[in-house]
Amino acid sequence: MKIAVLGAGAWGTALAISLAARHRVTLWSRDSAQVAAMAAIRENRHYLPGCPLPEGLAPSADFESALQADVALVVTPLAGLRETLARLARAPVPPPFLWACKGLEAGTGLLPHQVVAEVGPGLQSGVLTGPSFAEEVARGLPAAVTIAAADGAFARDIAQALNSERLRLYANDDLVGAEVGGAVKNVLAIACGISDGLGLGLNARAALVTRGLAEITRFGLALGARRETFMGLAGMGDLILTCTGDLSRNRRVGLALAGGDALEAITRNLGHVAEGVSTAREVARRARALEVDMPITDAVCAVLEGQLTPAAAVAALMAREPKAE
Ligand SMILES: NC(=O)C1=CN([C@@H]2O[C@H](COP(=O)(O)OP(=O)(O)OC[C@H]3O[C@@H](n4cnc5c(N)ncnc54)[C@H](O)[C@@H]3O)[C@@H](O)[C@H]2O)C=CC1
Ligand SMILES: O=C(CO)COP(=O)(O)O
Repeated sequence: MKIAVLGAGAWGTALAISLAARHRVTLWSRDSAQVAAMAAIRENRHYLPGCPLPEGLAPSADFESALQADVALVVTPLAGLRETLARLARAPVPPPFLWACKGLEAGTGLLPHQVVAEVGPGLQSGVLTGPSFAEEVARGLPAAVTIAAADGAFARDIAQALNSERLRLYANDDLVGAEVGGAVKNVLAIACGISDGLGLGLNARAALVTRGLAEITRFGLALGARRETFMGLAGMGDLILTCTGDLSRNRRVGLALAGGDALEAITRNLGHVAEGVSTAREVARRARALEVDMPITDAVCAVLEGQLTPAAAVAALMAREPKAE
C-alpha cells in the first residue's frame, strides 16, 4: 500500500517507521528544513531522536504529492487537524484517512470526528488510538491499538490492511467512545503526575486511575459512547499507560506542576504537544453543559489555571463528601 503520514512529530514519525516495514510511506512535514534534515541524516532528530528512518520511508514537504496514496494518516496535534483536513479535502482525489490526534478542539470543544464532519464530509475515515508511546512503536516493540470508525466495515478493512506483527490493530465502530478515551486520559495523566510528584503514593495513583475511568465513562456515555469501549485499548489501556508511564508528556506536565514549575515554562521546555493541557478546559466545559460530574478533571483545570496549588487541589478532592461507588 501507499501511505501518507501527515505530520512529522514523534507519533507521525513512529507510525511512519513502523508502517514502512510493509508499505511505501511518505512522511509529510510542513517544515521543509526539517524534511531536508530527515532526508540527509535519516532521523527525525528533534521529535524522535535515536530512531533511524528505514528505506521505505520518504520524507516530503510536498503535501499534494504525498496525498497520492491509498490511505492518509493525519498525525498533527489536534490544533492542526482542521487545517490539514481542509487541505486534504481539496485534493483532486482525496484518499480515505485516519486521524491519530487525541483531545477536544480548543475553543469549540469538538471531538475530532465532529471537526472531520465540518471539513471533510463524505470521505471514508476513522480514528487510530490506544496505548502507544511513539518511542516504543518506533523501536518495533509490540503494541496494540484500535481503529474506530462509524462505518465498522471500513475500520475492519483498514485494520486488516495495516496490521503487522509489531503493531496489532483492532477494529471498533464506537467512534465517540474511542475518542473520549484518548482525550480524557491525557487530563487524568496530568492528575497522576501531580499526585506522584507530590509523593502521595501508589494507593493515591490507583484511586485516581480508577475514579478517572469512572469520569471517562460518565462523560462518554453522556456523549453516546458504549460502556465496553472504556474497558478496551482506547479506554483503560491508554489510561493505564499514560497515567503510569514516564514517557507520557502529559504525566510529565503533572510532575513538573507538582514541583512548582510554571505551566508556561513547562510546556515551552517540553518540546512536544501535551494535549491534556488544552483538553482539560474543554472537557470540563462540556461536562458542565451535560451535567456530568468530573471532579478530577475540575481539579486539574483549577491547577492549570492557577486557581489552586497542586496540594490544595488534592486536599479539595479528598474533602468531598463520601458517596456510593
Ligand atoms: N507521541 C505519542 O506517543 C503519541 C501521540 N499521540 C497524539 O498524536 C498527536 C501528535 O503528537 P506528537 O506527534 O507526539 O506531537 P509532537 O509535539 O511530537 O509533534 C507535533 C508535530 O506536528 C507539527 N504540527 C503542529 N501543528 C501543525 C499543523 N497545523 N500542520 C501540520 N503540522 C503541524 C509540528 O511541527 C510537529 O512536527 C497528538 O494529538 C498526540 O496526543 C497519540 C499517540 C501516541
Ligand atoms: O497518547 C499517548 C500514548 O498512547 C502519548 O501520551 P502523551 O501525549 O502524554 O505522551
